[in-house]
Amino acid sequence: MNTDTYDYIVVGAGSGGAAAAARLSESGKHSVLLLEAGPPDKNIWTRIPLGVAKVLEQAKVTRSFFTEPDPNMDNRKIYWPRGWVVGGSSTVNGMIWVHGTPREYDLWAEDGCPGWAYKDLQPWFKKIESFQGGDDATRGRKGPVTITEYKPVDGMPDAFLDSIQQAGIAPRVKDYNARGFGGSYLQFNTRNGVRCNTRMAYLDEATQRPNLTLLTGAMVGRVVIENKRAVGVAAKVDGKDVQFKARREVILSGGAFNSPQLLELSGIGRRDVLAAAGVPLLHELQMVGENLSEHVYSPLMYRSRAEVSWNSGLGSPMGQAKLGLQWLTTRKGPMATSSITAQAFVPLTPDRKDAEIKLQVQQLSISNNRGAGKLKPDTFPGVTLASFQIRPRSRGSCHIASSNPTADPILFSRHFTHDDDIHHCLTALRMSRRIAETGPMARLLEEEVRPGGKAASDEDLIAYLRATGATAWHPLGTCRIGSDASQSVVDPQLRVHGIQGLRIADASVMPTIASTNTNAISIAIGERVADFIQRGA
Ligand SMILES: Cc1cc2nc3c(=O)[nH]c(=O)nc-3n(C[C@H](O)[C@H](O)[C@H](O)COP(=O)(O)OP(=O)(O)OC[C@H]3O[C@@H](n4cnc5c(N)ncnc54)[C@H](O)[C@@H]3O)c2cc1C
Repeated sequence: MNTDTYDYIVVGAGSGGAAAAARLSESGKHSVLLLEAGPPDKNIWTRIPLGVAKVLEQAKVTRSFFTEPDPNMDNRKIYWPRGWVVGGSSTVNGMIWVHGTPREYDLWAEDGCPGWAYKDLQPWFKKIESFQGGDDATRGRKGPVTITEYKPVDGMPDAFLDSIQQAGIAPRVKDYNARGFGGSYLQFNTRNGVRCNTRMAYLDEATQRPNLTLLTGAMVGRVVIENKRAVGVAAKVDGKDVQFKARREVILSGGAFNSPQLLELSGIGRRDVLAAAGVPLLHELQMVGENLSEHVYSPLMYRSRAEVSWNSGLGSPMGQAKLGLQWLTTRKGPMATSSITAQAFVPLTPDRKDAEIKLQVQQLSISNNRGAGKLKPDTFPGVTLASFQIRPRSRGSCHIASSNPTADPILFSRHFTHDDDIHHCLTALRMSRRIAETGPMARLLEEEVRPGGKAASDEDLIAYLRATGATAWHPLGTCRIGSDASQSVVDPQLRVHGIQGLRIADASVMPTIASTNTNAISIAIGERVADFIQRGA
């Protein structure tokens, strides 16, 4: 095999890219090069599920992006970290496993994305997971990503789910993934108490194949395009400039910020953006870097009874040692979770059939609400009731400002520019308060400490949302799928409009947020790109 020419080149070994490269190499017939800018996944804290806090603090395997000051968020720059390591964001995420609400995918199909309705996606969710709960009709048993349902160690998850039901907000169900509605214990992508990221699920096995080459520390700077066909990529590997050629196709899986960035650096995108950045225009595509969507995560924090808060265990060296020992010997307990233990997908009002809000309980309280820096639990026993509106309508953007591939793209969040969004977030905060005051939750919670009871009016709560609303870690949509090239970046088979041999397979292609956490659907997109290619679609 010629070392610098491959059949397929996949850029980015994250959720989408790892799945795509593994499946493209499965038959053994084609050579595949997987280029990852970050290091190998060897950090102990990425293995331990609760190590996610340490991972985010250390920034050894993440890249820290910040938005421009957002006028609707008190001019704050919102922190949007991404995984920068083999496994990508699946190596640093909260491991919450969710398929998404069927209605959202059906809307994708109705809005110019044929083949992306829930009936088209559900077989892929089944194919990628291995879960021993739920029903055969909706859940997979033999896929590469192992899913584990949380087993409560105290009364908090039951109190949370029962109070949601008693408050008349949504039912308690066996499996929230069955139809993206109702509440149940959290499902994590963990295997034997260890994070099951896409490195473990796909690449450990796939990289044993002689036809798959994974190069880490390989930062791709642009796609090489000749006569509107992608023929390879230009990268820096260990500080040296290298070009790799693709006989068949290049697949970009750099994630929601870096895939549009790579298109623009390669001369594909908006005329005005490329002119300002000094990049010659090869192919005009209006929607590159537009349509950026993100949930606004908003927490209420409570002083709670000591037995349901993990603050003291995680906040002291002695407590950490105890929990660490429990994890080492049993692979169970708080360390085998990301500290969120139950969640529910609920409608805005009880008469509605579709979920519009996600509610979750985290058995920790931290004053730094998902900002950069140290994440230290409060010194008192505390828990967090967090929420986000699952279908935000506001849109931001992600564009290059220069031709330098190592510079961050410029990110505009533009939260709450659509009026519905702040009102839905407000409704979610009020729901969390109702849950806190209902039945079993009321018996476990003592006092709301953030924002606290003084924040009573809608104006107070809206001010709190603007002052503290944070990332849900789900930015996406910047290379959206669509049949009309003036309204999208890739077609429903994930081919970049107007360029041969170039596809995108990551969170950037979603036309709207998949109504939930976004890892499962990002992996499904990676699986699907390989399937489209193999079927000649
Ligand atoms: C902190 C955090 C917590 C989260 N929690 C959850 C959760 O609990 N549940 C859930 O479902 N979702 C969660 N998410 C979201 C989910 O993990 C992501 O949506 C998903 O992983 C995105 O997949 P992707 O393929 O688009 O990108 P990524 O997985 O981010 O992969 C992109 C990869 O491309 C590489 N790359 C980028 N540019 C280049 C380049 N130029 N050259 C070479 N390589 C490049 C990056 O290093 C990275 O490895 C979380 C995300 C984060 C960051």
